[in-house]
Amino acid sequence: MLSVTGLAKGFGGRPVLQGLDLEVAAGEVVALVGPNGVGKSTALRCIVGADTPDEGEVLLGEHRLDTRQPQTRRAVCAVLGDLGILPDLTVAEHLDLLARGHAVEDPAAIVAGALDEAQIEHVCDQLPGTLSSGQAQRFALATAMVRPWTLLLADEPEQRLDDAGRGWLGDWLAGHAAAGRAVLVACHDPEVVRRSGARIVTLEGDV
Ligand SMILES: Nc1ncnc2c1ncn2[C@@H]1O[C@H](COP(=O)(O)OP(=O)(O)OP(=O)(O)O)[C@@H](O)[C@H]1O
Repeated sequence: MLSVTGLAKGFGGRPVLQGLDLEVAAGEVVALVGPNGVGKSTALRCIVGADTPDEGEVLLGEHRLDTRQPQTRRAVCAVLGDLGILPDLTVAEHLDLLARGHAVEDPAAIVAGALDEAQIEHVCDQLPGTLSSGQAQRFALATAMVRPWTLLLADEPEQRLDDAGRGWLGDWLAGHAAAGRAVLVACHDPEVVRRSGARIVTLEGDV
């Protein structure tokens, strides 16, 4: 489903990614692991087009992954920790907006299900800026529950989750893979990696 070839990216003349090759098939979770600063987030950002690679090719199926295309935006869900939050919309209103933007059937039911699954029902009328850090992370994950996708990219989705939350996260990722979707996740938590059944890709380089 996702095919990355020769991805290279540097900052200020300092190379970070130097020819990364990566495949993520439908039905699998791939975990990008490696030390702080090795380039996991940079790889995800370049793949999804949030950053421009210096070299390399990113294919979604047979075509270049291009988030200017509506069908690509529908297929690819990125949870990269840079949620574009509208400060005066509540958690529930954000999710509702997202569901409607993706023209899902019965958005109210989808949003209710996501609030329940992410366990943020009790804070659904709060503004995002008032959430605890773990609740904010659950809210970020809930954005992936109210819209269709076939490829999920998530940058350290385990961050700030409690033990139970990290266990749930691993199972949730595994469930999507079992349903035939593809997941690429940068992750520092071995337990999440294990529970998600991820294939591990280790990034190595100068950090
Ligand atoms: N916009 C930028 N300008 C300059 N350097 C950058 C920029 N973005 C990332 N870097 C550098 O690129 C390197 C890779 O960063 P990146 O965030 O991809 O690492 P990471 O593997 O995700 O790390 P972590 O595990 O800490 O999240 C780091 O040395 C970082 O400082």
